[in-house]
Amino acid sequence: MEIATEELYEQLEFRENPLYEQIISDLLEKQYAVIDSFFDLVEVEALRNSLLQKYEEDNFKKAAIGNRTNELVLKSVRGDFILWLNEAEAGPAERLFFNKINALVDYLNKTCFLGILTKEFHYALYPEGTFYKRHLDTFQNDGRRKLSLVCYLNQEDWKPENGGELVLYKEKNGVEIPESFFPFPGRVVIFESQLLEHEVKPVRQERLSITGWLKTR
Ligand SMILES: O=C(O)CCC(=O)C(=O)O
Ligand SMILES: [Fe+2]
Repeated sequence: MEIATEELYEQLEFRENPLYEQIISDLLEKQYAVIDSFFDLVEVEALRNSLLQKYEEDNFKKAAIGNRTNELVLKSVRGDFILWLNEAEAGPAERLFFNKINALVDYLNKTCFLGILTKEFHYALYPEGTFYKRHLDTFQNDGRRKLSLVCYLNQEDWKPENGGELVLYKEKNGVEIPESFFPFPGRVVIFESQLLEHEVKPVRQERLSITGWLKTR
């Protein structure tokens, strides 16, 4: 049987991806998606080592509240240290990270008309005893943030007793339903930046991650 050339091209151009489809349907249904093992443990280790090396080299800065016009460091709100990633200067670990993220973004743009044009990501390190109080990621008057994305880079033996869970405050029919997720390595949580308030509970052991935003411009 002959396949029309046009049809063949379409098949080559676009391949349905079950993992991405699951993410999309979860986002539509629940405003968030949790993917365990989005990154495998080898990838997590490479990213963790890169994070720790840059942290030891003193490249991180105390995270601030608000955007550039409204900079204010408030220890009572968040206690993490961050380092923004520059895709153009990515090392091998970060290259691998961006390749995976870009594949997802391409798929979202092809299938969901989300119009993601830019992205921003930073490493984050929460020292023992720190947290990030309940907030909305667009409170920093950044309405361009569409999707928030957090990737956890902790050790394989991360235990619930270590705390540091991400709590998403979902609202259903006027009732608030908090949902907690532990920062297990390789796990990625994606959620609607403009809809879901969330917080990071106090950590009892250093907590490592990459956080970022997919933006409309
Ligand atoms: O690390 C997390 O689980 C969430 C971090 C967060 O909410 C943020 O950086 O805005
Ligand atoms: Fe946040």
